[in-house]
Amino acid sequence: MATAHLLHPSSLLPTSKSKSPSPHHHHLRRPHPAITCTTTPPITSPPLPPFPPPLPAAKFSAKYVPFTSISTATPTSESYSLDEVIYRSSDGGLLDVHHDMDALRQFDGRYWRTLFDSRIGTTRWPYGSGVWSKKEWVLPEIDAADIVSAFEGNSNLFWAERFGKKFLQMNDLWVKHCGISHTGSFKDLGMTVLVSQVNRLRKMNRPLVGVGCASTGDTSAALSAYCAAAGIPSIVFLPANKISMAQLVQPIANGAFVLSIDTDFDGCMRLIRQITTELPIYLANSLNSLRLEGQKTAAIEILQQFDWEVPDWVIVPGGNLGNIYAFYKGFKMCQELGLVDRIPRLVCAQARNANPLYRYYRSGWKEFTPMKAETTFASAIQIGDPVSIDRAVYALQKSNGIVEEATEEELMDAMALADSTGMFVCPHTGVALSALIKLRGSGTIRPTDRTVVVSTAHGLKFTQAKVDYHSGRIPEMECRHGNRPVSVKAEFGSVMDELKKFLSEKR
Ligand SMILES: Cc1ncc(COP(=O)(O)O)c(C=O)c1O
Ligand SMILES: N[C@@H](CCOP(=O)(O)O)C(=O)O
Repeated sequence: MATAHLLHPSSLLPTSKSKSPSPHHHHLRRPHPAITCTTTPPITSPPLPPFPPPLPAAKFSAKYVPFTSISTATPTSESYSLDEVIYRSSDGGLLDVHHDMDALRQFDGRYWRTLFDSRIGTTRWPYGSGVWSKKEWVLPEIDAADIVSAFEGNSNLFWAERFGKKFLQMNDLWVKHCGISHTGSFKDLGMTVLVSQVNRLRKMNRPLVGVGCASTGDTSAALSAYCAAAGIPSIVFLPANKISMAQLVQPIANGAFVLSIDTDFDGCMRLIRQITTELPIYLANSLNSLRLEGQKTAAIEILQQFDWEVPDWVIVPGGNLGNIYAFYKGFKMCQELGLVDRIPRLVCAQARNANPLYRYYRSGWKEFTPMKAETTFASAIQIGDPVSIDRAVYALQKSNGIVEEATEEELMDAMALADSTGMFVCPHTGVALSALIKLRGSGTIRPTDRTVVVSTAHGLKFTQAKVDYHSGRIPEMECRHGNRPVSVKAEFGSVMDELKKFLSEKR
């Protein structure tokens, strides 16, 4: 087993660091201070004091512990090696990956910030990945050679200038485009970790014949791509006729064994949980806490993109509810290890047609009742019995968080408005944007609050929803921001007439 080894980053220290970034600095992927330092005249930028060298004995490790030992801060002797195939604690509860924080604390926050910053843009395996650039905090003990990565992460933090100013009187609104990635969703962040660990286990001759998941379309796409890259069989359970065509074709093209099952996502989830206890198929859903170790790096990345300044709010669409906890965990680790001094308030946004967390929140966290999720345009979060409900509640309580919901019309309108300002977001991001619109409306989020909306999938996976909206074909929906194409005869006069009409309306 390889000992995680830190490279000393002092040689890469920036000679200056912008401390008060205007939003413009973040609009496009800007050159990082660690890169720009070579062109900064030394005369204007006094060098920072040298770093202490890394402790020679630094060895980082992580293990599974019962999630309740984290959420109730109860010490436990129950723990498992990450090399075990296990998804549940002895009492049937969730597990969590627990890092040796004392080992990580041997280095201060400034050390970690500089180390992570120094890896941006590198081609050095595997640190060019936004996930593996934080390897010591993710899977510290895996050999670089076992990692299966598409250099995921490092996604754009987009300054939503026009959307913010035009519709919300906000100047500090950002969209973290986690969906602009290898398979078009944030699932890549978790899947690189999970499939890398499976790759390692198979090299250790563990009898794993493949990796399986239930999916609303994004987990299956990520799983099949990463497995195909590693030559590992993948098996995906999909609810028949409930995912988009673009999502369906992804595992098919990547050679997964695709089962289209006549049930909903929750039904598929129940089945894959049963199957993975019977057959040596490794479970790839976020019930498996390894996934969240990769997903949490998106939170660290947001801080990094703001030069380690903490935003006020982060809004995340929620379905199976692993991701909201992953964001919390990423922010919390940064606080605990001294990279930042606070964490943002989290908002989890659900579609009204699949809103078990919202109902639970509205009951004052008194009663959780799983529901049968109804059809929603935000089809990837059509989930009524989320496996990570306890994780989500914990994340929200610990971050002074809020849960919001969006109707079909609200989410589709919000998506269309965002698109009209140059984005091309998915309906789930529409749910998160609707939550933002409501929280701005109620004054909970103030005009000057720095707010990040997490965009979870690429809009191109959901073109049918957009086509239906813009052609005004959705029953009982006004589609008030629809933009219908105009059919016109192929002759000069007709084209001129249409253009004149259009231009006079513009005036
Ligand atoms: C595009 C998209 N957005 C949001 C979510 C919600 O994430 P989570 O299940 O971790 O709550 C999912 C999957 O569930 C998804 O595929
Ligand atoms: N939206 C997900 C649903 C399953 O979530 P997971 O994070 O538990 O895998 C999907 O795309 O399948």
